[in-house]
Amino acid sequence: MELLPLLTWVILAHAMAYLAWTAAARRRQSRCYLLDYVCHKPRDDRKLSTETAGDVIQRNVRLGLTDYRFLLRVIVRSGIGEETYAPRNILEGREDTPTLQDSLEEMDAFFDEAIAELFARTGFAPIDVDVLVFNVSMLSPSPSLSSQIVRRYGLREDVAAYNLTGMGCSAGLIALDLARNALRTRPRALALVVSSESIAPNWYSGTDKSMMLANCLFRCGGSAVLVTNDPAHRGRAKMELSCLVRANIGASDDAHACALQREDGEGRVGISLSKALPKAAVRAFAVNLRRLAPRVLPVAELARFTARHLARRLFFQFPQMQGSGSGKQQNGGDAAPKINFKAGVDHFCLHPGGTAVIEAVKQSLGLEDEDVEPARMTLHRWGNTSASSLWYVLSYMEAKGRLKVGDRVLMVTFGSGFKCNSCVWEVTGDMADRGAWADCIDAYPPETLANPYMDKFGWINDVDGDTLML
Ligand SMILES: CC(C)(COP(=O)(O)OP(=O)(O)OC[C@H]1O[C@@H](n2cnc3c(N)ncnc32)[C@H](O)[C@@H]1OP(=O)(O)O)[C@@H](O)C(=O)NCCC(=O)NCCSC(=O)CC(=O)O
Repeated sequence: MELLPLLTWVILAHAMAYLAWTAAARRRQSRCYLLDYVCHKPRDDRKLSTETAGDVIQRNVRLGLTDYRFLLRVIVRSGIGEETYAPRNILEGREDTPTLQDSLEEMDAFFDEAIAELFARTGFAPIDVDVLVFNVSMLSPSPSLSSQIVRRYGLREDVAAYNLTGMGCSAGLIALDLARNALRTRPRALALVVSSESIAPNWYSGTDKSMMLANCLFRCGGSAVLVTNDPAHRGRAKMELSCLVRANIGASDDAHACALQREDGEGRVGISLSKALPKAAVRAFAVNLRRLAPRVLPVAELARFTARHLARRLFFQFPQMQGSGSGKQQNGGDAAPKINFKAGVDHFCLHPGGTAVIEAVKQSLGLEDEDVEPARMTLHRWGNTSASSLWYVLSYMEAKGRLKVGDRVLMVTFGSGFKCNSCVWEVTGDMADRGAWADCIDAYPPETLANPYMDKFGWINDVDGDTLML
């Protein structure tokens, strides 16, 4: 062969090999394996019992009988049990006068216990961490809390540290998304993703109902998660991330306003949760699912759904085709066809934002009680711990021994904005840790989720008049 064509072939072959190698390396780097996670279990002396919660309410001199009745109704229906955790300043009667130190101590207790446990369990050392993403919505000190973690654990000088605030309960998956993207630019790297919420400085002591609601739902908690793109660790990973989808419908005024930090009429700051929140959650969920479904569902289910959807539109356009009323019933009446997510997902790890939020998602996905049991039990045991909640839900499934190799887990989170973020994991390894649920998982689900508030304070509803002297 002549030299020139030979050289051309060699160069072409070399270029092709290089391109194939780069593409394979890029694919490897875009993998995201969950090595392990820890959900924070605060000390027992931080449990917020019914009596203590009653004391907190009674010492608020602004509240009247109608406020007590409202709080009683909401806490009874909230789905929250007696074992959730509060920060020390509230337990010590200082919810109205929190100090910066109170806020930092709440975070420190979480950092000291959960992150240390994660390193101990996985065998990784703080100096192995290449990327740190920390998120907490309602606290933003300087230096940032991610810097506090760098200092507390002595992370490397070249660690890429990020600090997300103000992003609400769905920020747990935003933090994961950020970590995954940061890993893509680093071969064989390790990311620590830490999520929590700051309760200590955010107790609302006014009388606006939509702001009082937050006191009933939000409780202390936090999660620390280790992920990597290093294929060498695939064998020891618990799960591999299949896809992650984000949706933000904040351009709509009512969606933007449904979870909002604001001042009430008397200038007291709190988080206002509007009655429209569950509906906004369903809307954001629908937007999210439109992009998620094609990535996780089999073609047959997508084809079935599309056919039924088109048929329904056709029937609406040409009502004479519907025939008699019985024919309409045979076609499922006027109900919109539901996509069957169970065709591509085995477990539903839903944000336990509140009973109404869980119920709204259950209805819109056509799920069974069993599917939402992990979210309901998490709400009962831990309350709404904001961005870390979904890891408690996952931990419930794991502690119950429900997660088997090959299973697909859908995580769905909602948060102020209004945002719905979701992702799908595939279980790749052994998942048998009881984690934060270790001492109580056998008691779940309990026979009843009723909490003792009605037994203890139900007499309030029998009091005549509008005032009550305590
Ligand atoms: C609060 C509930 C437990 C109450 O349950 P019920 O079954 O009793 O429902 P209900 O609708 O009859 O409400 C009981 C009473 O509370 C009032 N009520 C209900 N929701 C209210 C709200 N948002 N603001 C003001 N009042 C409200 C009702 O008018 C009624 O009062 P009356 O009897 O006087 O008419 C439930 O509605 C719920 O779970 N809501 C969703 C909570 C939520 O928003 N979670 C998201 C947290 S934010 C989050 O997780 C993400 C983030 O922040 O980023």
